[in-house]
Amino acid sequence: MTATLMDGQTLSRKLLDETAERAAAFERTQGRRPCLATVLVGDDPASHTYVRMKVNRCAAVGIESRRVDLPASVGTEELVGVLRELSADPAVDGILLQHPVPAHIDERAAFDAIPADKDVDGVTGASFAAMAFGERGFVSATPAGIMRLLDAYDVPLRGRRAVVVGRSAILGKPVGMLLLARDATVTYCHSRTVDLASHVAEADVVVAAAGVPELVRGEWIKPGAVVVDAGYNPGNVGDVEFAGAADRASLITPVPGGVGPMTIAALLSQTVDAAELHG
Ligand SMILES: Nc1nc2c(c(=O)[nH]1)N[C@@H](CN(C=O)c1ccc(C(=O)N[C@@H](CCC(=O)O)C(=O)O)cc1)CN2
Repeated sequence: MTATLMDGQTLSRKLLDETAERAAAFERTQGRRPCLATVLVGDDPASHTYVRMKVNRCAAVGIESRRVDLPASVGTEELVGVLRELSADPAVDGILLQHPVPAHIDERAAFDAIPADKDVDGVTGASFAAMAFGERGFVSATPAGIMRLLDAYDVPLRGRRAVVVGRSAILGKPVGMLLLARDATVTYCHSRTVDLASHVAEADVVVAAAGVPELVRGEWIKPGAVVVDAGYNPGNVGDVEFAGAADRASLITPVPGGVGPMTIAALLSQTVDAAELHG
């Protein structure tokens, strides 16, 4: 392996430490803790794990969490009602709706029931638009974590070719917009892309966010490229074939220990941002 690992575990600890200090300062001045409400629908074991991780990290940094678990049978209207109640509650600073929700629910309608000032996970259309226009707002948590990682490792972006593999609303699309805002030349690839290998081979920065285990083959990576693996597939397998890619890349994120921990750290940091706004 020739690549240097981009250590999201260590970097996330630093961000969590900073967040803990800010949460403590907030509590001293406001007499309450910042509060994150988590909303989880259904029984997906991975989603339960991620929400548990978020709730545990909240406790570790001094953020109160309010956990709402709903059965898979809940409908869009009922879910939107729960989100509206949390939105109206002045004790709640941030709201997280764990993705994915069961297929019968209109996930976009549910996300968009979260008001911009509580959208600490950056999933609403309003937050996306603010990000696209370079306005203030909360950024989708995984893309925010990825940008922090790239900056911590001084990855140059201006004029560089970035290939984003994946186009989901909370990951692929926003991370491409953030790279564009930093003057990278961005190409989005997806399931209908013809000859994915040739696109990846051109990239100075590859962000793999397709949700397909080891979709991006090591031999496609341009020597010296930076590889960010945002895949979170069962068994902690990323979207990049790690061993092959690490032999060609200059920098690469591991799975686990790369993007995942940064996602949660970014979410909690934005929760304290929201609390500071609310006072
Ligand atoms: N509303 C959201 N839903 C989802 C998001 C999101 O950002 N907002 N992202 C993913 C899942 N996710 C957080 O929700 C997430 C996935 C993985 C990790 C993580 O830290 N993984 C560890 C390994 C964990 C383990 O050992 O089991 C790692 O990569 O080191 C954090 C968050 C989908 N849904």
